[in-house]
Amino acid sequence: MKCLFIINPVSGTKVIQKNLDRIIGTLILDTDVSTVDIFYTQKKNDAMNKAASLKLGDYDFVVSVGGDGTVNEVLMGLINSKSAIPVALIPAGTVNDFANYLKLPTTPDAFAQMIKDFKTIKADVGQEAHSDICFANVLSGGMFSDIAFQVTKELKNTFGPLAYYVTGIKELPAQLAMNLHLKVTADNEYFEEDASLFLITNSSSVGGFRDITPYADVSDGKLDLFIIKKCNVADLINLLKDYRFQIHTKNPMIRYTQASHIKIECDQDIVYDIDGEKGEGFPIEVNCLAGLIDLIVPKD
Ligand SMILES: Nc1ncnc2c1ncn2[C@@H]1O[C@H](COP(=O)(O)OP(=O)(O)OP(=O)(O)O)[C@@H](O)[C@H]1O
Repeated sequence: MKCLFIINPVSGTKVIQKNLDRIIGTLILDTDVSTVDIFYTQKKNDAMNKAASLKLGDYDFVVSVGGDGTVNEVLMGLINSKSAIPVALIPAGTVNDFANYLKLPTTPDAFAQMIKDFKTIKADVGQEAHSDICFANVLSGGMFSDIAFQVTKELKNTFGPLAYYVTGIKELPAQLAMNLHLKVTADNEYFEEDASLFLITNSSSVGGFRDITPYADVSDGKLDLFIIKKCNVADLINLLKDYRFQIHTKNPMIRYTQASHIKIECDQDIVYDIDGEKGEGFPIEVNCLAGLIDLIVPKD
């Protein structure tokens, strides 16, 4: 087998990148892989353009090495390439929500085993219709959603995921003041809600919060809409307590639904986050592009 590693050399704390020799060595020794080509990204969109240039038969599979931003670029590139080449992910970012959701291997041996088993699933991708920007994991708006844009690379490389929480807590009063009047159409359902935060997720892991949208499934042809209604500090603390016991979806501050098409209208002018990219302007209209990616996942 022949594979291509697309590597973001500066993602996360760079620990994984330093161990790539072992990962590739184990792959060559323990599996049918005989050729490993390597492409290092140098800037934004390199991973996407490289993946987009591939044709059916160029490789048996592609490996994305990086954080959620790199995963997003590789998946988008592969979709544009129409090459149908399967993709495996090696989580090397700060948070790695998508990889955590998929419970991907973290050791060279386990990664090689996953390639030997070569189990693939047809994974969905979300796409914002006005900008055409896709997301593997999440589109989020409101409270805490612009924190990612305030956290510097240096802070992330030094503190890892903590960088997000430290910045988030510092900003808490301003974040809690946020009140978005949302007009939502989710497939055939329409409702209005005053909200502090909304998430449209493909996987169940967002911002390091595992199972925040516990019913999300990357291959169900649906996206999960999770809204935290306009809340105060006490509401937020209660919600976090409920989250610890995984009963947060029953909290009255939450509105949760699943749909393949979600439209959100809002009069406020806010920046929202699409897998780490900045999105701007309402309405947001998101479609679930069902089963577009062949994703290599662990057998069990
Ligand atoms: N060689 C490079 N130097 C600087 N930036 C790069 C390079 N290659 C890619 N990038 C940028 O890094 C972004 C993706 O970073 P990625 O999400 O993979 O890592 P991270 O930010 O460390 O992780 P996380 O998203 O989990 O915080 C890309 O979208 C691109 O803009």
